[in-house]
Amino acid sequence: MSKKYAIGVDYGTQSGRAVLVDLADGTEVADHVTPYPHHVIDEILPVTGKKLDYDWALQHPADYIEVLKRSVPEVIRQSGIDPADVVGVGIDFTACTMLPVNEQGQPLCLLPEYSENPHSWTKLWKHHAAQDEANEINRIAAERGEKWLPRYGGKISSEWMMAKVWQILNEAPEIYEAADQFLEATDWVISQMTGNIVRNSCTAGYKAIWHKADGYPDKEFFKALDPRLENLTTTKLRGDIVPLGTKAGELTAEMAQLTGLIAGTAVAVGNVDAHAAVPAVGVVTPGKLVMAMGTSICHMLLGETEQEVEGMCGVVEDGIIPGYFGYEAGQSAVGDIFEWYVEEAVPAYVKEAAALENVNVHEWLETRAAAYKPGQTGLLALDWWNGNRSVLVDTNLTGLLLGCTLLTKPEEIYRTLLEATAFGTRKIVDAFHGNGVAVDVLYACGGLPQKNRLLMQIYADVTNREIKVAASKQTPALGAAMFGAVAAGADKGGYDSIVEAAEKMARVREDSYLPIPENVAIYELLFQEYSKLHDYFGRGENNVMKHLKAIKEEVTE
Ligand SMILES: Nc1ncnc2c1ncn2[C@@H]1O[C@H](COP(=O)(O)OP(=O)(O)O)[C@@H](O)[C@H]1O
Ligand SMILES: O=C(CO)[C@H](O)[C@H](O)COP(=O)(O)O
Repeated sequence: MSKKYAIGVDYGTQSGRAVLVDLADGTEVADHVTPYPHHVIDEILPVTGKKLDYDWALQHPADYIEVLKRSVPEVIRQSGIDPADVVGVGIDFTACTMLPVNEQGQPLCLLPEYSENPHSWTKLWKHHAAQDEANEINRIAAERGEKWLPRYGGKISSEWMMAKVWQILNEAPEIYEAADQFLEATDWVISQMTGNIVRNSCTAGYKAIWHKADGYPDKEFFKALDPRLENLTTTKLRGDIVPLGTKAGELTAEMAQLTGLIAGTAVAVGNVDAHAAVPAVGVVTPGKLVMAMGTSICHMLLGETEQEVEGMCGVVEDGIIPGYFGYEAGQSAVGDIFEWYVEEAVPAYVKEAAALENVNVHEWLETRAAAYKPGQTGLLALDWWNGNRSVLVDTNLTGLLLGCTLLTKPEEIYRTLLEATAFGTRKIVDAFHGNGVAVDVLYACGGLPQKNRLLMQIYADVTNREIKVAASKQTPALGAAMFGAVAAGADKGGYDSIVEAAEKMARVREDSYLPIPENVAIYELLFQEYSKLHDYFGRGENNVMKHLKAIKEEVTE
């Protein structure tokens, strides 16, 4: 029998990437990236040229199809394989990235009668303009004692489906009316590939307050938000919600022509980027925390039971791997903090020295920061440059650097920022571990583990846990391909379960990061100090960060 393959397509914030994977062992045979032609639309709406409000972030749905059109034929061409040997396709997406569609499943923004209204466009996950609606959802849910609220750590986010839908209703009721359904972009792309609209349990669970046993919050809750929302879940969010790995359908003839694949190829239901990465590093059982480390960190963990954990983003049964409760938490800025420092705050002499040595500024700082022992800088920082996503869930918190003297060096500050993000992860690890969801070992994927060894050693020392690193540089796309193989099934050359696919296809690097006992001991002391600052500034004892923000807003108006 000829070799069999699957294709995973990872839809990120700036671009989409296709990866063609050998099903026997997970080898990534070819990959190709298509930057979105319309980029992130966060300043000007293309059709009107009108300025968008602050905090808006939209995407163009045609860009998603462009990725299929350019990147899928390219991986087939590069690999030289017979398209008939691709048994399945899966995708993963940022989330909640959502759009309104008509009865035919067409995005309203592609129809001339609606395209001038920004609310007809795809709202990207980082569209943060529905914060007022999120605040109201949280207030009303808390008042009513909604039992689903603790499943989301006590607060739902402005990034999620209900806040975004309500913003559309409030600001553009005509678009709300015209929408036959609101879909996650991941489900919309699958509908374009297969002709079937099928909602997946991952985005429904984490981003749309859906629960396997209880379904969505009841109508009374939605009525309490706004009487016009009473029937939202049975009308514009209607439809069966199916587990990850389910076959959504088969590639249509039209899509086969566009992609160069064979009509009838199995297509898996949609998935989320961070969640797809979990089986791709071989994690299919509890106790192993997967960190997707880049500009931010998503922390993913499996558990046997549904536990309430302060500040987690959510717990969803079957939300990551069928048969387990999938937990998600996160830090809203990690690489972005290092980027801020490198771009905005290092002295010119550092940039010049790095250029002379032909290394980038991060690498220059890392080398020098690595020469310090834990505690030797005398510095401590709070990693809230972009607010706090878990455990405190407060976007109004800001960063803090403590302990500077006239002798403080840039590399010491850089090291302190790396440490601060590690302490942020330790808070999340402790929140899970202390609430009965074991965290025994860490797995890292994403860009940062490839870029900064010091950072990874600090994370191992601060958490006092081994860190295994993904062998793949395209971890979410590999995971999406694995779910594509599961959609195909073993009789077509794929796999019958994601556990089997992970056994054969997932890989981590041979070397791992082990905690160094003497570093662990010092970091334990520093973490106690971090925790005091964390609670003092983060739990209301000293609201100076919020006062500064309020004064800033007042004088800026
Ligand atoms: N050597 C480095 N050490 C630490 N951070 C780095 C280094 N090089 C780049 N970064 C940070 O990595 C982040 C990008 O990570 P990456 O995983 O590639 O992106 P994304 O999260 O968009 O997928 C940026 O925020 C950047 O500041
Ligand atoms: O909320 C998320 C996953 O639940 C992610 O933060 C979102 O999808 C964007 O991911 P990335 O930073 O990797 O583009």
